[in-house]
Amino acid sequence: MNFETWEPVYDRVLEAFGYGPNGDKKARDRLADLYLETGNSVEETLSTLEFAGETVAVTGGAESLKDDLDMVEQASSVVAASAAARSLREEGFAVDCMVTDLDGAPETAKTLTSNGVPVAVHAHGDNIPALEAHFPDFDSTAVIPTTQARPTETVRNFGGFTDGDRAAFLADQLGATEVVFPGWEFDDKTVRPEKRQKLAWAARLLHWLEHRRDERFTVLDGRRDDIDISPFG
Ligand SMILES: Nc1ncnc2c1ncn2[C@@H]1O[C@H](COP(=O)(O)OP(=O)(O)OP(=O)(O)O)[C@@H](O)[C@H]1O
Ligand SMILES: Nc1nc2c(c(=O)[nH]1)N=C(CO)CN2
Repeated sequence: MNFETWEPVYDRVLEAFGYGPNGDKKARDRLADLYLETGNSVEETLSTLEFAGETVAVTGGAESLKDDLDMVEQASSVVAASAAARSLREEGFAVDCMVTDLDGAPETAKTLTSNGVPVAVHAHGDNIPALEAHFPDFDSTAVIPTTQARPTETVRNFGGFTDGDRAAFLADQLGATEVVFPGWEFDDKTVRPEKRQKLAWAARLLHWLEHRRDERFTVLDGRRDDIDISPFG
């Protein structure tokens, strides 16, 4: 996704959550500095991931993941959002890519990078300390730095906001033919209000993505009538 397409949607996310844009830019630049010191090529890391012709399971962090493992088993590749990467590995499943803002399971991100599995590490206005604490532990040859603000040469923006929907935008960018969603529960009563609001945005962004792809994500069945993506173009 090019930034010009993402930017008007991003502006609405910033407004909805009361985030200022400067925090995200500062985090992006901090991640860029950390990454540049390594001399790695993000293009090279991205070139190891290719989902053309594949069904990609984008796994979410809901408890229901353990009931959806058949979906994971049947998928050609797995892009795991944050803690879902740890849960899947505990269940004996391999993960092809992890997408995280390092809020959960940083030790899994470290293990995956050391095994050469790409981890899309996201910078945003509220995670600079987490970036500084964990990035040095990673094998940076497997790191894909991401931002929700304007991208730079090294810090990419594939679209999306929460770890899970960003994982879906990444799968889309890398050519996935079909995307399925094990471990997603938008109406999860166990989550706090801010997370509920984030999940509502994740649903909105996924509806926008399916519309752009001319696909229908089953995980959104029964909720499309309540989601307005008309302002997104
Ligand atoms: N019921 C759910 N609870 C948590 N995450 C869910 C749920 N349903 C779907 N997801 C997706 O799974 C992703 C990973 O879940 P996890 O609990 O690890 O979240 P997180 O690290 O708090 O994510 P984020 O930082 O994006 O809010 C979320 O970003 C979200 O997109
Ligand atoms: N500025 C900012 N950006 C985010 C945040 C957040 O808490 N602050 N959380 C996210 C996913 O949880 C994604 N992006």
